[in-house]
Amino acid sequence: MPSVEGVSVRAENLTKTYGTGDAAVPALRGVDVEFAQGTFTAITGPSGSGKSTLMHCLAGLDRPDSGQVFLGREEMTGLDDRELTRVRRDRIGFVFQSFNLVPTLTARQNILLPLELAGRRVDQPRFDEVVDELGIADRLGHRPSELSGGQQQRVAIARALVTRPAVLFADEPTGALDSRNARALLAFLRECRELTIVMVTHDPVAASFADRVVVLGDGRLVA
Ligand SMILES: Nc1ncnc2c1ncn2[C@@H]1O[C@H](COP(=O)(O)OP(=O)(O)OP(=O)(O)O)[C@@H](O)[C@H]1O
Repeated sequence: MPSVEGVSVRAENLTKTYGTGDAAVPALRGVDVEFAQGTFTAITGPSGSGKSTLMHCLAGLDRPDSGQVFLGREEMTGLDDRELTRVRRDRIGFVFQSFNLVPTLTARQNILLPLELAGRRVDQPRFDEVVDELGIADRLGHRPSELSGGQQQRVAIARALVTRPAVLFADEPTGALDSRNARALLAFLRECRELTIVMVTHDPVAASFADRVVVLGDGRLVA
């Protein structure tokens, strides 16, 4: 399947079932979806509709039972575990509801951790740019417990962006934030014009910040 110009992530006929026999739960029942480069998409739908499963399959955190996922020209579903780890590390950023910061490290150390683990050099201008834009330049010496929820999530976003990923996947990134911090974060994501962002949310207000809303129902795209 050739890649399509301007498309960052594309999925063809994804299926995924958890469990077997009587206990089988079909989470994805044939999903086709694509995300154009530089767009901000929200994936919404009721609880259990398959949002997290879809995001995990798109991001290479989980494998579909059938179907294909492309990141640019690369078919993720054709990669072995080692290659998939490399693609995730080099080209994909993740943000989760629960921040997932290391409590014993400072904000600066948390942001630089993925580069350190990958043995990559720190791009200092990029680091400065990201922490400036996120307004956390004066919080870099603090540990997560000394930061507000909004600041912790901005550190998590800085960590995801410092590697210049092709795509940012965000799973309920505002779920643990109050409405003011949530809006500030969503406004920031909306301004990241060069980045492809795929955000799972059940919050219609969060979804309204995206360029496009994809609605899942019972493992299928319904809108
Ligand atoms: N590890 C698992 N084992 C068994 N069933 C699972 C597993 N993960 C998800 N499921 C089931 O697959 C279906 C889709 O789950 P998924 O988490 O993708 O939905 P979701 O739309 O993200 O839900 P929520 O909004 O509640 O997080 C659900 O019926 C869920 O119970």
